[in-house]
Amino acid sequence: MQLPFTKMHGAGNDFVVLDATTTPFDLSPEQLRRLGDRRFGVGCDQILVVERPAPGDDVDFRYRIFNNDGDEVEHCGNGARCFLRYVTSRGLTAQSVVRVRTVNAVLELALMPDGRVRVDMGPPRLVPESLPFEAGSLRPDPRGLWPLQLVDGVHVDAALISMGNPHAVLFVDDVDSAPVTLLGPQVQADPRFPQGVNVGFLQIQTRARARIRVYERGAGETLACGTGTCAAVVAGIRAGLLDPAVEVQARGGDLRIEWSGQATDSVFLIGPATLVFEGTISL
Ligand SMILES: N[C@@H](CCC[C@H](N)C(=O)O)C(=O)O
Repeated sequence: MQLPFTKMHGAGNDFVVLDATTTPFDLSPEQLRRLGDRRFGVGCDQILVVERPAPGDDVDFRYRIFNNDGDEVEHCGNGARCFLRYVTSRGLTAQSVVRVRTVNAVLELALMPDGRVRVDMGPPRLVPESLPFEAGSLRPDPRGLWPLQLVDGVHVDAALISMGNPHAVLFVDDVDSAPVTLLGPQVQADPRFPQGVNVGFLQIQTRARARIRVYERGAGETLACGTGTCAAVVAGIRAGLLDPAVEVQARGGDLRIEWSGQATDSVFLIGPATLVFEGTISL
């Protein structure tokens, strides 16, 4: 089959976007893996699918996300910004604010006057069951960090936060020297995360500036992770280390996160969304 696609990125987190508003989406996990493969396919961190909403659903679009390992996941923040850029630039909507349904939430996406996109990610979920994380008798310390005992006697303290998808956040002194590709898979291998986990490494520079790297579930280290950056800033604010608006430098670009600190308030993710090229692949 011949499949038209659009390549996009948000702060270097890259996507293959598929328009399923006219033709129903019907790719197997194997075809998705091929599409995501950087040598045998187009190559991307995630595949995003644009669909019309179900009849009677009070949203503008349905937004589906697949990691490049072929698994469907709940959320992708950088992808959400690209989703809005895609539907507006392709003329699928004339609105500058759209509401989209993911598998477990509704997100509001808004074009900003400076060209960036602002995503209302909804409130963070702060209880371990929301990831899920099987806490057993484990308890967090006063900063909200959970003591995790990993393989080979390695111990880390991590904030556990769901942004609709699961995140473990580690505070580090320097992201450049942090053992991201070693510790990321070790935290992910902890069986207390039955649905896996994204692992973020946050370096706090001032109360309003931070740097981040994220080892993503189903994709490995990416150049930026929107939900991971939201979770990390939520962790920093809860630990009393960050103010409610934070500029975060990821390896692929800058993101801004805003959160009041109130558990029921939404987290806002602001950043770029870029069209790179379009093409057709035979699958
Ligand atoms: N890159 C994303 C998150 C994509 C999904 C994640 N890997 C997961 O498995 O939950 C973002 O920008 O949020």
